[in-house]
Amino acid sequence: MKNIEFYKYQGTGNDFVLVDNREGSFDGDNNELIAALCHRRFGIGADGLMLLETSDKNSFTMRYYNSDGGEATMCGNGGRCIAAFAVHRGVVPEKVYFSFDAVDGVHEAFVDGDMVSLKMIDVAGYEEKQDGLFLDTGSPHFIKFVDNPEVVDVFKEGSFWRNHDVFAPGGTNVNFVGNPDGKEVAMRTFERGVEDETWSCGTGAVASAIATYIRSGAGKCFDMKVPGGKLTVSFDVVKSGGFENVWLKGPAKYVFSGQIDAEPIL
Ligand SMILES: N[C@@H](CCC[C@H](N)C(=O)O)C(=O)O
Repeated sequence: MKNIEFYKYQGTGNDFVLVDNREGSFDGDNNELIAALCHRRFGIGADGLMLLETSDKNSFTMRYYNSDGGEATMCGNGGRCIAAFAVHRGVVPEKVYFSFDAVDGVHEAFVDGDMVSLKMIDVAGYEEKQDGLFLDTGSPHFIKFVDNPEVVDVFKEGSFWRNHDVFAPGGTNVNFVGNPDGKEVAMRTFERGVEDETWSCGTGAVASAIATYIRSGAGKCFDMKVPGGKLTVSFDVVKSGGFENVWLKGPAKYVFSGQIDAEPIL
């Protein structure tokens, strides 16, 4: 693989390598290469990699890979970053709602400068598990409520729950969520496929906001304070017990670009 342009983006500190693959020159089945490109010492370094590909019905298709190289379920921050990337590449216009395909269905997005709003899939409901809540917001998330997320050993506790039998065989992402302070909720996430704490997780922020509503009954719009910044999550509650019109909003920024000339090897 030679002369592949890549672009680095981050959304509240969740960072990604992006490749415009509308011509199909990047081999999306080369999981070893993707893991090597995401490696923070042998590669570019990122929590994940995304390919922007063509779509028959919508503006483009998002293919998402975790930093372990595996093609994964939905990434909310990745969805916001690829929406910004699509505007910067001239695939879609700024300040206009557009739709794109992702692994969990069609997403609507709106880009206004560095701020990107992304409509997430409807959330059918939730399960009470292990003294916490389990929700699927495009990716699976286990929510543990704690007094203060800042003092949690996220690597140790997160890997314990991520690999717990109760979430087998797929495993889960794990979020440590504090009590709401007005409209603001602090949270930290251990991500499956990165196998470490990340500085932000979009689908995790959505799951944590909905779980906070379920537990406290407070509000349907929350500012989620993550190590890399702030995300806003809003939603409607439907009679069936589910959640619709779910929006995730926050900054998504271009960092740098370069060219992949050699294949890094792990
Ligand atoms: N960082 C993401 C979540 C990416 C998927 C996750 N690691 C999984 O495999 O479930 C986000 O912003 O939502």
